[in-house]
Amino acid sequence: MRYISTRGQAPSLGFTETMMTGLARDGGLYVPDAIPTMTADEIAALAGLPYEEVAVRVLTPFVAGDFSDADLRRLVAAAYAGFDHPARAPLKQLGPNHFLLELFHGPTLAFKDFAMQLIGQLMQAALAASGERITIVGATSGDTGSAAIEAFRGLPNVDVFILFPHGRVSEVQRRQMTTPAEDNVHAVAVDGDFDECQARLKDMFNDHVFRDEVGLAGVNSINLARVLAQVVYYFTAATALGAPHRTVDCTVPTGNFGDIFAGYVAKAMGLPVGRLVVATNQNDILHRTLATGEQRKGRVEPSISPSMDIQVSSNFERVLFDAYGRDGATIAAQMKALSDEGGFAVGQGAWEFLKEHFDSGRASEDETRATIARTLAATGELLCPHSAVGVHVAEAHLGDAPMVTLATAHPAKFPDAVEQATGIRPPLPTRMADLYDRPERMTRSANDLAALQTLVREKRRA
Ligand SMILES: Cc1ncc(COP(=O)(O)O)c(C=O)c1O
Ligand SMILES: N[C@@H](CCOP(=O)(O)O)C(=O)O
Repeated sequence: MRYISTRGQAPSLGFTETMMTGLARDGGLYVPDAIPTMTADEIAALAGLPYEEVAVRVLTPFVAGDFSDADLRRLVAAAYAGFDHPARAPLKQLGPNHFLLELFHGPTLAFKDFAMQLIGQLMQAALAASGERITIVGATSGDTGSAAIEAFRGLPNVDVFILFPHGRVSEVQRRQMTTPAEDNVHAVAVDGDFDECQARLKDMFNDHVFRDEVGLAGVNSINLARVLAQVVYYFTAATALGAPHRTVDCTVPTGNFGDIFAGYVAKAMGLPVGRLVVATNQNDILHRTLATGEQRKGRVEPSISPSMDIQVSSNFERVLFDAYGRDGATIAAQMKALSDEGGFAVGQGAWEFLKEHFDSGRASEDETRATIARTLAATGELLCPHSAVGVHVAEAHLGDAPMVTLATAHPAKFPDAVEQATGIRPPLPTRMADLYDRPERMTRSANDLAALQTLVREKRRA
């Protein structure tokens, strides 16, 4: 299996190189040169298997040649051993044809743990083999950062810097990033929004001198391995509901388009996914793009679902690449227009392609709060605001096929919003009960590439 860049000008790489490289050297994102497929029989055989076994079977074609079956099994087992739920990703029924896929039973209470715990294992194995050390820089709107810190804290050959938008993540999210005491962990509060944090991260990757000097590595969804690990739970959910003999629809609360892109990969692998529904909060650039065929950036408006306060949706580039028949030059031009002119028109053929696979909707702040309250009353399920955006949009898209809505975070990560909607302040799990008492440690930085690069150079352990 080879991986190629969406902008067509970077070398093709194997799996481990792709994982350790992060952003392609032409500024693009790596994708598989061809998505492997599974037969209906192979998919049917997944039903009822433990999550770890499904992960091994779904991921093997992507990693084969780089990780032996025995190694992959060992690393997958280690990745999910710390999850609180035996099913890892349990399904709950919300209505006659509507199911919630709970993805918040990992160590940091968000879906990010599914991929981050696994790439933590895979990257450590790769580093042990190569003897290298790396500097991870990540950008977060709240959840990627804590998941990355949890996966890499205390490692002697890895330094971790997480850029988060100052004042724009929940207090629990911030404390998850600022309270780990290990000296390889650095939480950096940037004066800017998530888009600016992600842009500075990409700037660092595009500065090849800096990138090589510090051994820069990425654990955002820039890193394709992150997204591939997220493909697995689409298979566990769909086969539990009757796939491959039955089609399922999926609604995904969306910001950076990584989680829904994983659903698109699952579908391309042969999983019978009907509609993939993009659910956005008031930062609805993806909903507008799908509705109008034009992508135009607006201002990032803070919301009660802060992890989705994103206007520059990195992984959209990956699906556009397919929508344009894998024409890297066109993608490079579109991404330049997004950056220089604030937007671009999607060509008619590409727009048709997108509409063939994706539906979309948005939830206002009031609709999100109302959905949290209504779902609690009707089902007893307490949703986080991101999951509530998903449920609101899914309810408008229910059809004949079972609908799976992804519940992406635990309500206790957003206690203020949940309490405002329901009067209930969800408690943190006991293992995190002292989070508010732990001392915090963070560095404040301007939204400035040079300042951030200096900080990384000075604080990383050479
Ligand atoms: C809780 C939560 N829900 C939804 C999303 C959106 O996911 P994606 O950025 O993969 O679209 C995020 C951020 O990634 C998140 O942290
Ligand atoms: N919502 C994310 C934003 C970063 O997304 P990623 O999937 O590219 O890591 C977050 O919580 O940080």
